[in-house]
Amino acid sequence: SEPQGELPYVTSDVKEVGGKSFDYIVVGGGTAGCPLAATLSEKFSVLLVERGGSPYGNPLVLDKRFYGFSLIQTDEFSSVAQDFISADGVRNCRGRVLGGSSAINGGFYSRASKDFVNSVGWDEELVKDAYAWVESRIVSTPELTPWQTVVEFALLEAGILPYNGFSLEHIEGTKIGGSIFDIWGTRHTSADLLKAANPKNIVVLLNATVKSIIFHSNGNASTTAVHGIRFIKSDGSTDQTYEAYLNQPKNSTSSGDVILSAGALGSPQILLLSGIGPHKHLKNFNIPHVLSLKGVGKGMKDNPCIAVLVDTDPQSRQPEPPQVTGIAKDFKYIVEGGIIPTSFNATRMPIAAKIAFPVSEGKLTLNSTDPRQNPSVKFNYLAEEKDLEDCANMVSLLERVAKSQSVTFYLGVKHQNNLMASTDEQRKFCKENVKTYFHYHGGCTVGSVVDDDYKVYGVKGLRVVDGSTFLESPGTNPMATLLMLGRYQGIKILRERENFSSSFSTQQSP
Ligand SMILES: Cc1cc2nc3c(=O)[nH]c(=O)nc-3n(C[C@H](O)[C@H](O)[C@H](O)COP(=O)(O)OP(=O)(O)OC[C@H]3O[C@@H](n4cnc5c(N)ncnc54)[C@H](O)[C@@H]3O)c2cc1C
Repeated sequence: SEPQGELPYVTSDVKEVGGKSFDYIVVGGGTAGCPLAATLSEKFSVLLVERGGSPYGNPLVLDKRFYGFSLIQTDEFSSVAQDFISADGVRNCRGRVLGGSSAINGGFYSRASKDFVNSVGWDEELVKDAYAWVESRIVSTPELTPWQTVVEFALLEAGILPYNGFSLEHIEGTKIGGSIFDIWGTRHTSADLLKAANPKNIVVLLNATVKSIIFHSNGNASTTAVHGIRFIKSDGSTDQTYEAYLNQPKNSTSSGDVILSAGALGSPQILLLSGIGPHKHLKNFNIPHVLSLKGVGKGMKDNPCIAVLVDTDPQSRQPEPPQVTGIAKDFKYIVEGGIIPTSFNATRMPIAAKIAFPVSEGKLTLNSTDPRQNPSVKFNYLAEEKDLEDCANMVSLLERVAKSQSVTFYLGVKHQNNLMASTDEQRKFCKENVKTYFHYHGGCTVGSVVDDDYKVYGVKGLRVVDGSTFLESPGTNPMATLLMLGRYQGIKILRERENFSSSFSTQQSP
């Protein structure tokens, strides 16, 4: 690991930040937001605004022994995980703490494939450097637990081959992935990446929820330009708002941005609350319309997940995040197993699989003008025939893993051969049991809401960098690529500004 520095200045005092100006304002101190803010602070002044509190000192976040507990100890406004139930009726959640969903997730770390990187048009060398920057700071090689070794054998027994040992790459077969839990069981969230920031250039504001974006009122009607953000205290009144602004450099037309990194639910929600989105929908909430961008809230996808419990009854085991994965059938299915708490004294052992490339998609709309409330989201799980067919096939694979000799022998349960016989049975099972794998994405997708540089179409000084921009969930699991994306986009912006200022000074010189 690289030597770790200190965390930069962190405050929850909204008055300290209110009225101040910064070169960049990053909204959401989550998986992508922290590496992005840290990188931008190398050259520019940055305000990072996070609605939740600090992960430090919180065992539910940091201690692997309590993995999964944050998902069962939730409340409406302050818990580190915020529950939401999609309009499909599936329970889900998102991070609400510095570190974002990297503070509540399984910590499994695996990069995107080369094909994915090429298809989205990223610079391969910069992607490699950005992954390495993240990995040297927060990623460890796990020591397999006995149960994870059993899952590994079960995946092989079910034919998910070849065996690839430990690898951070997204490769077909069975492998051990990286982890943001270190060998002592301490989680390293994206917040740890703030230790790489230039402390003189960054302010981290916690417990402040961004309500909307402020636009220049005197701008030319054909360009909407961003002036700053409006925010509230997360435990305060929605009427008591504070503002922070973007610096307007005097001798340059190149200036910074407000960058939304509030996640797949948060970023489209903030755009809608700011008047960017479908006109009719905004009218229902009396939100003054700024720009018609139909894609906001569209393309919401969640990878359908089917989980099979392999233990016959609840037990009281130590919770375990997944450390091994099976990447099967031409990358179509991802299979993992863990031990999850269902209450403070009971655990279950699911083997879970997801469809990697679902075609069904849904949308996100506002529920309320209170930015702390969840927006309403529907994913339309398995609505398309292709997804249902893929799900039925996935159930066959899952059953082979769950009923493998490795699993049944380890758990001491009787070997069962009663696999679901008919496709109809499997399809029914899918419809009745579909869950989330927590890899939901979309809402501000590239090509529809943001361009290839992650700039919001039609608005000057506004970008989105997080999971809302994805058309598909990258790699085995998305966290690695979101951490990478924060660093990657930060470097791209620094380079863009460098090129701009050097071309500006060349033009200026006699
Ligand atoms: C339970 C669970 C388990 C998972 N397991 C894994 C895994 O093992 N491996 C893996 O690769 N992926 C996993 N994932 C998925 C992965 O964690 C997420 O896809 C990823 O972290 C999302 O990153 P993000 O930057 O898009 O959003 P987030 O990390 O969620 O960051 C968004 C941040 O914005 C803040 N925010 C939102 N709205 C506002 C606002 N209005 N004002 C201020 N701040 C705001 C939030 O509090 C949050 O901190 C899991 C996810 C969950 C929920």
